[in-house]
Amino acid sequence: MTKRNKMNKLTIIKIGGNVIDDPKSLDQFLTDFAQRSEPAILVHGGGKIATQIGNKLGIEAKMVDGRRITDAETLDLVTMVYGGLTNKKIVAQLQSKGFNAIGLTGADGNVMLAKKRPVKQIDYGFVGDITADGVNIPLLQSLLNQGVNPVFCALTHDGEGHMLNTNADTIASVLAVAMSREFEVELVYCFEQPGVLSDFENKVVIPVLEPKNYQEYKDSGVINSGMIPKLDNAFDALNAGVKSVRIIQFSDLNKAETGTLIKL
Ligand SMILES: Nc1ncnc2c1ncn2[C@@H]1O[C@H](COP(=O)(O)OP(=O)(O)O)[C@@H](O)[C@H]1O
Ligand SMILES: CC(=O)N[C@@H](CCC(=O)OP(=O)(O)O)C(=O)O
Repeated sequence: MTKRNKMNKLTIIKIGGNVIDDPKSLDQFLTDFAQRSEPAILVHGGGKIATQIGNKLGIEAKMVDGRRITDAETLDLVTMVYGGLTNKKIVAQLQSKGFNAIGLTGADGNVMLAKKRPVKQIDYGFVGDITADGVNIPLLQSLLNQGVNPVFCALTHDGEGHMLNTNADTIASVLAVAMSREFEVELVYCFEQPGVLSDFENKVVIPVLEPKNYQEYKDSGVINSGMIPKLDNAFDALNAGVKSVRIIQFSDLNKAETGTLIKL
């Protein structure tokens, strides 16, 4: 058993729903992930799959600012899809590649305690807000020390018997901040595009994104939709002590210098 200290490196990798929705892309990504030698925590989304399965069951998806309005029926749906189907399939595939992983919701081992989002202009329902103080760092350290790599889905809990739905980009960012207390953390967001793009049609990648040009790209509409909360999470992580944040294509996981480096 190796003891880790603050100088040890940890990578937190988030994989988005558009990739895990495609079995070939997911398999390619997990093969690359399983080949890494440094300790890592994987966080997966699955919003697209929850929407598709919800449609079959007559549960319509309602999104506001990239967040799912989660009523009781939708909470059951996402608990089944994220915590069951998606998480267990990913863990089983990693095991088949000789990579020991353990699937976790925030309730398992009290690993991520959240607060139900207060109702303001919008009632998001059973959506959980999280901070680094709600992360069970010793449990994660002990799993990593045993060579067991945690795989998080987009579920947290409130400590009072309820699961909560929490955006997977936010889970990755908050985990990265929490684990920065003990490790030198690199946060990597993997998705289906080659990076943050300045020209979507021609796939022109922005190699380095700083707050000033982020604001300009947002104002001009070049950066929009799901990329805005992702980048807000990325800047939040850097501001709270995470060593580096990159946004890359899922197939570039083990390649250096690809995608977009986020800088303060
Ligand atoms: N400038 C941009 N560069 C790349 N993607 C962008 C940009 N602006 C908006 N997007 C969109 O943001 C999406 C990523 O956000 P999201 O769907 O939430 O990702 P994920 O499923 O990985 O969490 C991309 O699929 C893309 O359609
Ligand atoms: C509260 C909230 O919006 N939760 C997200 C969690 C899944 C997710 O984040 O999936 P992607 O990373 O694939 O988008 C949702 O239910 O869509």
